[in-house]
Amino acid sequence: MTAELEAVDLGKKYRRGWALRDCSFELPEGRIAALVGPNGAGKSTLMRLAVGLIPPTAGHVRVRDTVAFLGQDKPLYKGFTVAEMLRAGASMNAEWDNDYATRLVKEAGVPFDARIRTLSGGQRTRVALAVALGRRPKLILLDEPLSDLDPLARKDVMHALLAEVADTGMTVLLSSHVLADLEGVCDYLVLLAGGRIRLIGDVDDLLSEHRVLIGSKELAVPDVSVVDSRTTQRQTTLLARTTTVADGWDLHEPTLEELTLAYLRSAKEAA
Ligand SMILES: Nc1ncnc2c1ncn2[C@@H]1O[C@H](COP(=O)(O)OP(=O)(O)OP(=O)(O)O)[C@@H](O)[C@H]1O
Repeated sequence: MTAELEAVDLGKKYRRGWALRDCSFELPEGRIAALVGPNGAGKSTLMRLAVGLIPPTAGHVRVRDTVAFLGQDKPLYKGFTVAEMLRAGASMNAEWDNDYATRLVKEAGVPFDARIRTLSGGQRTRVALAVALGRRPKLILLDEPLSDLDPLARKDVMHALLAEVADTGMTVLLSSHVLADLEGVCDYLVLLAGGRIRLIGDVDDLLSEHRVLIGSKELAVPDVSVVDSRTTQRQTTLLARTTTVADGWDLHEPTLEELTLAYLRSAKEAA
């Protein structure tokens, strides 16, 4: 496996304490990885460390090739037109594929003579994405880029991104609080909570290694590795790292959302 991004014992300490701690992982090339975690988990810190915007307090992080970063506050000049923004992208980046960036804007249906400040949130995201991708990065880190978009615009941007990944083999690390955005899109999962990695791996492998077990609340909890347990008046729902059938329990493979929520809940309870 070739790693596009590698973190070794990576840590970042701010005045209030550690934002990220003992973080070691590799992001395999060509993956679309979801970076999930509650507010303050350390997601932005991890991305900012990876692109060198902030220095680590401990360990190191290395990206193998060219990397682009797109955060919530899109790096666009509001007084520029879209065409001027693309020219600015060209002048700021030695490696710039103008035909490609222009095509991405055209596909988004954004007029080249429109000023950035007059664009909708979705159009701005598409222009920011075109500027970020115009550098032809091998890795792109997207820190909640869809957070100000309506559901349709989110789908549009996600599809545009997926098409680029399919065409170019680019690696993506995408953080989002909207788990539905990630389902069916991401094939790798990095789950952070309290500044530490709680779960990481290939999504299909992780899903197939876990089961949701639903049974009467009178049933004894089976002897499996339970990640999260919830009981209502009538029934108990467990998410466990197991594939074993347990007597009296209905079981199914979790969705990415069920898996993620269970790990987030268990990290919250352990905190
Ligand atoms: N510049 C800073 N100075 C001091 N503390 C910071 C700074 N940036 C982040 N932190 C703290 O580090 C921790 C991790 O923050 P970070 O922004 O990385 O989390 P996040 O997972 O991206 O959160 P969110 O989902 O809310 O965007 C938080 O406790 C935050 O308050």
